[in-house]
Amino acid sequence: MIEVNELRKSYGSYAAVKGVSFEVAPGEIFALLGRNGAGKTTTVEVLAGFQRPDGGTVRVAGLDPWSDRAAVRQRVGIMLQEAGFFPDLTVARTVAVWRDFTAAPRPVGEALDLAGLSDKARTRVRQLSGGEKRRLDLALALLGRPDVLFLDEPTAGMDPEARANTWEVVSALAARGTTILLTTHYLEEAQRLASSMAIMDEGEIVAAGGIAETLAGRGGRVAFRLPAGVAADDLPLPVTVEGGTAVCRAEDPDLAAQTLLTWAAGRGLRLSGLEVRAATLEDLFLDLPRSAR
Ligand SMILES: Nc1ncnc2c1ncn2[C@@H]1O[C@H](COP(=O)(O)OP(=O)(O)OP(=O)(O)O)[C@@H](O)[C@H]1O
Repeated sequence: MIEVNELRKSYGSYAAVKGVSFEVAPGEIFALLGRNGAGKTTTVEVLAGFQRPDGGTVRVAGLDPWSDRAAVRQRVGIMLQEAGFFPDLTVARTVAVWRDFTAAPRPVGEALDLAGLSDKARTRVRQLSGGEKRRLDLALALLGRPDVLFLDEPTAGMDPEARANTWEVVSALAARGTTILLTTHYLEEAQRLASSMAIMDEGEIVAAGGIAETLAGRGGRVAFRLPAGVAADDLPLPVTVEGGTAVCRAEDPDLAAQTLLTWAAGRGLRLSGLEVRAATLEDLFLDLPRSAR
């Protein structure tokens, strides 16, 4: 549904995107990750037809977002970082105005319901919180029943409950076949929602692939408070110690935990605060060169 091949985009002499390639299959949720200024928004803006690429090819639903802009607009919903709303309009009126520019739009109530904004229908936009404004953005992005959704930091500024609701909406849309590309700084969000990802840094992809597959190959970790009088060297497995917490990285974290517990039991020691878990996207991120985080 989305194909990006050797995409390049510069602002004057500054190369913001330097030969990026990835694909997103229909109904897939794909996360574009990376620190500030990595080139994520620029990539999304090219995909949305707002920017013309300097090099490479980009296809959305088989169409060129720049030259087939009108056709692409009918198929995509876009939630960028800064939406321009009229502050004095109510939420419902804002959606109603937007409907006039949208082919075959959803009813106002349905769009508000999907975005979890029904109870704010009569509130003026200027009275919305930052997270509620993001939800209004989402309602507008969903108005045209898009096949492809571009979500640039969709849950920025949302409280945990609003964020969880948004995750549900996004997952449900994908389950019904909508293809979704999202950028986020919340690695937990990417891990919960997306099946594949690419991490960008300074305009290039530095890691990419299926999230489950990538993490499965990375083992996991066991963490616990180092018992008093025990040194890291006494333990049966190599650990790093930070602030009194020992962390053991292992291909099979369950087996490592067993080894450590057996060792501790044999000495009458407790491993308090024991935590055993598979690798997360955060671990993957922290393993990247410091410059790429
Ligand atoms: N219109 C512009 N003119 C000049 N430089 C720009 C412009 N837009 C973006 N840039 C620069 O291009 C680089 C990539 O920006 P981009 O917004 O794509 O990054 P990002 O990964 O989305 O960052 P963030 O996570 O902060 O949103 C940045 O260094 C930015 O300053």
